[in-house]
Amino acid sequence: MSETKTKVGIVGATGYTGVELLRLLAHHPQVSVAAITSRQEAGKHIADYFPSLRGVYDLTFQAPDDAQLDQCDVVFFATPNGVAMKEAPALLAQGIKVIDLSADYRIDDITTWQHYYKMEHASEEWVAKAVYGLSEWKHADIAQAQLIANPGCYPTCVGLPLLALLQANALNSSSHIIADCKSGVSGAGRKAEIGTLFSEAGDNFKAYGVSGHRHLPEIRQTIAAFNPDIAKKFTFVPHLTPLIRGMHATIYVELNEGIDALQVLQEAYQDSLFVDVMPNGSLPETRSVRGANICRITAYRAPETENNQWIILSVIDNLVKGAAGQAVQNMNIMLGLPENTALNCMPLLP
Ligand SMILES: NC(=O)C1=CN([C@@H]2O[C@H](COP(=O)(O)OP(=O)(O)OC[C@H]3O[C@@H](n4cnc5c(N)ncnc54)[C@H](OP(=O)(O)O)[C@@H]3O)[C@@H](O)[C@H]2O)C=CC1
Ligand SMILES: CC(=O)N[C@@H](CCC(=O)OP(=O)(O)O)C(=O)O
Repeated sequence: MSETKTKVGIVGATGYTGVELLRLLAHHPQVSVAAITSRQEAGKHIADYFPSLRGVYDLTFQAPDDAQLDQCDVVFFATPNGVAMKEAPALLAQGIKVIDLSADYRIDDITTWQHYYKMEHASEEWVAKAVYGLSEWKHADIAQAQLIANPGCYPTCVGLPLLALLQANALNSSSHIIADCKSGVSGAGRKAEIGTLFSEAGDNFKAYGVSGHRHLPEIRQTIAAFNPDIAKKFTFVPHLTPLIRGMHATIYVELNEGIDALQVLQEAYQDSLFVDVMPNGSLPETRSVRGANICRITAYRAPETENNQWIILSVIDNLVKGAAGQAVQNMNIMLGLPENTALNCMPLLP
């Protein structure tokens, strides 16, 4: 039966999101991983690099130019920003489906993208054709897409609850949205950086990107699709926490009188496979989603406030629903497969 399987390539398979794709796709009955790339580990067998995958795959890392990615049906780019915009167009021209986990195709406005990413864009023509793959909100577009711009982790964690409120027209027009977010260090990737060393990030807590994080324009763009005025009144501050995986967003919003945020969220996601709206009084915690393609959300009416002020809590695993899991979910939608294929793994506790 293997000849009928979809052949998948992963560019950047030694990174954190790359190995997470490998972990998830190992359980995918309709997919065969055919090519994995790494420039630094080219020639090394996967089992020698990732003992966690011993006996699961018989594959060797190849340099991207040698990997025959053009023989694949779907190629994931799990590479730093700036790689897919140069390498994906040649594959797209051959009809291959591409899912880019980086930010290269996420921002419609090229000037804004170039400002935040500090490089020239190399394939602007594909930005217009890419579908922003926030799976729960773009299902029909994703199903028709050839190129998916997989959302960033913060934009997923913040966007899922906010879009439900925006769709319901729940936000007060004078509301200023504040998203106070925390990420584990794997969000920064596997590359060596002093800030993510154990002795720097462990037993420490700090904000970063306060003067303008790359995900600010991405979240603004998501909000603006529903309400351009509210998009201008949005503040986002990320923080680095000494977690390996996990992301937590605390979002402050003012809603129109009489609107119950929890009810809006429950209605929006009542049929969702991967967004769990928890009951009144719950506290979503990062370990309740660790390793799983789930976003857990709840909402509290802010105590002792005169206006209809709400506090929304949202958690994801940055590597799963925030990256590789959502990418596999998008691939399933593109291929017309059940959306949860290979994505039913439970969170890991403790
Ligand atoms: N980590 C996270 O939580 C999230 C990450 N993302 C995005 O996903 C992408 C991957 O992130 P992550 O896995 O954390 O990154 P890592 O730094 O962990 O891995 C990057 C991978 O890309 C390869 N690579 C680096 N440069 C190039 C290049 N020029 N050409 C081809 N391959 C290259 C690396 O291998 P080698 O150098 O050997 O080629 C490595 O396998 C990034 O764009 C990131 O912003 C999105 C959401 C969440
Ligand atoms: C902790 C940490 O450093 N997190 C990363 C998360 C960004 C990410 O991975 O998203 P992109 O795909 O948009 O690059 C950061 O803030 O840059």
